[in-house]
Amino acid sequence: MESLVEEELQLDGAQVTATLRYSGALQWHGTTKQGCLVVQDDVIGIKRGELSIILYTFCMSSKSTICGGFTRKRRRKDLRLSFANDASQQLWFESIQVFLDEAGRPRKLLVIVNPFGGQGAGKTIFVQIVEPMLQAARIAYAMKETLFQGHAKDLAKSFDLSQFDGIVCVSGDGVLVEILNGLLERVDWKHAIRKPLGIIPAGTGNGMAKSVLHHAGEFFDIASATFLIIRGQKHALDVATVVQGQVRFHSLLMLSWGLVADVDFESEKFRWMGAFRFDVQTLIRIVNLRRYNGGFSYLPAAGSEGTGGPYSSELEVNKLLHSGEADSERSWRKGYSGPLHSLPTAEWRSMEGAFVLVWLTNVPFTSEKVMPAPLAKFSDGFLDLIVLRDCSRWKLFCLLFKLQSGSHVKSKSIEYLKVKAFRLSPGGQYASDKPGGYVDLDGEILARGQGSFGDASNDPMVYGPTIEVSVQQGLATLFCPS
Ligand SMILES: Nc1ncnc2c1ncn2[C@@H]1O[C@H](COP(=O)(O)OP(=O)(O)OP(=O)(O)O)[C@@H](O)[C@H]1O
Repeated sequence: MESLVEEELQLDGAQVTATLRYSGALQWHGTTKQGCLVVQDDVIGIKRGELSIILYTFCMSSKSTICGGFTRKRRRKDLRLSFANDASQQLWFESIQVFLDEAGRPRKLLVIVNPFGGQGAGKTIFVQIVEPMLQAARIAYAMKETLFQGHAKDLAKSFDLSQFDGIVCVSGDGVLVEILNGLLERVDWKHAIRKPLGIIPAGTGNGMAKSVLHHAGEFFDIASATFLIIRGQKHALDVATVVQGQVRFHSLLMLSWGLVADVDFESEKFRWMGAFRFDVQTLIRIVNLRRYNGGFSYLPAAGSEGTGGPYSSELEVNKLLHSGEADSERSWRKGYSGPLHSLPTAEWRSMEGAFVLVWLTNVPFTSEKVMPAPLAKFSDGFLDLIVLRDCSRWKLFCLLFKLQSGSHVKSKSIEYLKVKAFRLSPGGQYASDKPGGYVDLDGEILARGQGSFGDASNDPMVYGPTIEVSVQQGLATLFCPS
């Protein structure tokens, strides 16, 4: 590969021959030092000094672990390149800067920090890790802390689009989903939704951050998540729209009914335990295993047509087909109302309960250590559906252990398929007069059966009547390499 610049210079005080190639690769070798990096992929930023430049690098390195394996993780290191004269310094600085400018990196970001997310460390994470990296990258930012529930949505609804190249949240998944809904409720939603979204994990549920870092082949930590945003590469992301009557939400992560939703909400009483609350509640739920009556129908992706049974309209109460025609009936005042494609009824399939778990996800991970949908893709236009009808308590216990690697989908007890659209009609507990469970959307209660934990009167949807989910391919954009 041809070199753009090649010169004898000093790197951290050692004499080396350094070469910057047209590809953006920077190599150096001398008697005591040698190494290489790729400017666009490994450099946070560059600063001019006196007859020198400082490269703020963040390169991948491998470190062995006590178990005999190794972890690949980026580490920060500042490299000082010193030159014999101003002309050389100028040439090197400008050549490296061109590669950074050409990478499409953001210039100004709106950063939304939830100070109460997860363990309440959002602000500290921003000040100690995110802010210094943005400054090193010379990216301007406006930081806003969320002051109340729903504040992130208000900010996304009202900010000046022309002022920012993207929105970053330092939070859990809840704030990211609020931002999505805020953008899609704007009159100018078509422009607003094109703003790339970045997520820096600072919550209890960090499924999107984990999915992005996993996709990019990066270690799951705050600095790596920040660097993906600085690098500015973009990837399209499907958006699901969930509708019941006049109520609608847009979703990026998941909808669940049965075991996962039960654990999510019934573990609230153990919130003081942190993330451990989910493990404790899961054990309680396995011992007192529930199955739910009800059913769902779905429009399968190619390859998933042989699953389930023929379409059953009896399953669906208060059905509202999410098509252009139905949309006009709903007369949404403004904002995005959901995908406008009409969905061919003949191809729909259905399954009827009882079910232990029905789980619909848009991305592979729903939290840092849970990968329900190993084949989920950000912008394939489909949602991944995971169904567990019944199995022994011991088998369920083993299956839950496999959720970390995604290998549960190989079990004969699990049905795993891709769907274009989905309609859920949740019912009460099987073989019992006990009430129904919960429907969970991105970590929030959408609907709960009468008599279940908490007050159903404030839930946005009603448990029982059909809840529709459809997906718009690649509507949103993530800061994430393709
Ligand atoms: N200042 C605030 N006061 C109260 N709630 C807030 C505040 N800021 C944000 N929230 C709410 O906190 C919720 C969770 O936020 P986030 O996703 O960042 O954290 P999380 O730790 O993953 O959530 P959780 O612990 O509830 O699972 C969101 O619904 C958001 O509206």
